[in-house]
Amino acid sequence: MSELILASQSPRRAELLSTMGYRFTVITADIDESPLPDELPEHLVLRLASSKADAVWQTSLPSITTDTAVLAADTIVVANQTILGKPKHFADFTRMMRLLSGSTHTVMTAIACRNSAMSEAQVVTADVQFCTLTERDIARYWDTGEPKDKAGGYGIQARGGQFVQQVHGSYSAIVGLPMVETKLMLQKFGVYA
Ligand SMILES: Cc1cn([C@H]2C[C@H](O)[C@@H](COP(=O)(O)OP(=O)(O)OP(=O)(O)O)O2)c(=O)[nH]c1=O
Repeated sequence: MSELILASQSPRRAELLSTMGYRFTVITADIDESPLPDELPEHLVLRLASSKADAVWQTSLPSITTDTAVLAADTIVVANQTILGKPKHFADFTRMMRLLSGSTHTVMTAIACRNSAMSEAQVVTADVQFCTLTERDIARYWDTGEPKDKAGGYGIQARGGQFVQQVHGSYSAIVGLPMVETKLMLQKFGVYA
């Protein structure tokens, strides 16, 4: 059975992977997450997840065993063809919430895995319908501190859940790591819970 490294600083990803029963070590990847000019959302999210897996693979090389696998992921929110990452400040967050309010957006999470022999990446999506938000809802939510480290500025698994009317697709992909697809991908790399 192969060893697993999770290339992520996200506490949600570590929690989901632990919940699934995997044992792993965490090594954080620090990469530039800015989109390329005119980059399509699906391309961006796949590229970022793969870059995180590659970066940690490279930095871990000296200590890595031949059957080690590195898993990484990236999550973005796409509203009206606009890609939303993490809000940089309150004005940025307000812009995001106004885009999401009263409409349906898509959350895309890419997972990427690599070992010494191969690499693979895949996108998993979910459509999320938001209720209409008031300016007060937006301001109060920002004050909780929750939006800052989350794509699209909300966490469905926490207070942000109160804005979500409906979900079509993978719930765990919204939280940051699609469980079904992650299990299947890790199997291909010889990693089992
Ligand atoms: C939409 C949404 C996103 N998120 C989180 C998942 C991700 O942690 C984060 C998106 O940022 P990412 O850049 O994908 O990940 P990260 O910086 O947190 O961690 P790393 O790059 O080291 O793996 O948003 C939620 O927790 N709940 C939600 O409902």
